[in-house]
Amino acid sequence: MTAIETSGLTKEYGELTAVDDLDLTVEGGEVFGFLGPNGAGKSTTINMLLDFTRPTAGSATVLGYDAQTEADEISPRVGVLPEGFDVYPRLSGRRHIAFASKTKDADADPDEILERVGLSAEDADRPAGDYSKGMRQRLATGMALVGDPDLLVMDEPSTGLDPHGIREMQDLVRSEAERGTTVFFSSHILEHVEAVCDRVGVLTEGELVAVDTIEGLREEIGGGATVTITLADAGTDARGVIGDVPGVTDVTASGRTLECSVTDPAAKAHVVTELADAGATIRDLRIEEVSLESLFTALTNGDGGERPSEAGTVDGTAVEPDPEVAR
Ligand SMILES: Nc1ncnc2c1ncn2[C@@H]1O[C@H](COP(=O)(O)OP(=O)(O)OP(=O)(O)O)[C@@H](O)[C@H]1O
Repeated sequence: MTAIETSGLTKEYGELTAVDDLDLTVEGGEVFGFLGPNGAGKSTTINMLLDFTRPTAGSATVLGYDAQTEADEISPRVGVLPEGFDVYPRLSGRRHIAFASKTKDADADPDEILERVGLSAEDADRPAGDYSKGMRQRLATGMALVGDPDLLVMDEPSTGLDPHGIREMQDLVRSEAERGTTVFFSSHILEHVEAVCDRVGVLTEGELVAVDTIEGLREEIGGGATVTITLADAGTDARGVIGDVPGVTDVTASGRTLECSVTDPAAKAHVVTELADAGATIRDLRIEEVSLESLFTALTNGDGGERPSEAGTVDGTAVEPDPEVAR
């Protein structure tokens, strides 16, 4: 079943188009990374999917229900980890889960859920104000999991976590996905998304610029690798030998060192065999894949900056905050 489907989904705030004609499909059971720099429109999209704000144009379905007219069917089936959620410092972990369970009218077993998110019985009794940032995020995820949602929406779940906390969050996402939950994971940090997601959609300035697997995206932008080869001697006409290998776009030679850019993964082995056939002896070989960071920069035109906030202006025009959303 399709978990999320949007068609021409658009949200305008005055002159600013926060989400622009978004067509997106997330299949049931997949972990989908929703990636984009700050201000790209990720939270606005999530707000429209959850009917926290209404689109200016277009439509969306979540778990087969219309996001606007059937929101009451959607909310019990979706768990949300909102961006910037913080705990109630004096309430224990267990009380948080019990509270979420009451709010959702679910019959959750707090201890089972806390164990699922990696919080011990001892942690469960402690005030959440004493938790580390990572533990708070796990508790918030536990609250989102109350009622066994079919879809888990996580808005920037790794913000503020240290590398250990990030790994824990990724493990948690993986284990929920193994249980069959669809996960919609929004982030502005490519690495966090790449480690857990089956596919990613890249949003920039409200527009979806790519949807693919990370590998697929790499290939799409011609993201290859740089192969650096050190030869035993400088005698071989290496440029002549490998310059015409399909997938090799550039070769530079400096003494015994050759550097070639390849766009096709098969070209790497081809370069080595061509050199060997020409009688060259290879002393060393280094392959540097195109970095994911440069991939992201290429897709978002290097736009890591934020667009004007609700209090700001766009091209000199005041942008009115949306009264529907308490931000
Ligand atoms: N209620 C609002 N009123 C006016 N403008 C808004 C409102 N909500 C969002 N915007 C603007 O819409 C654009 C998209 O914002 P959004 O919060 O959806 O981006 P985001 O990708 O979630 O960013 P971040 O990663 O920083 O959370 C931004 O320019 C933002 O300032």
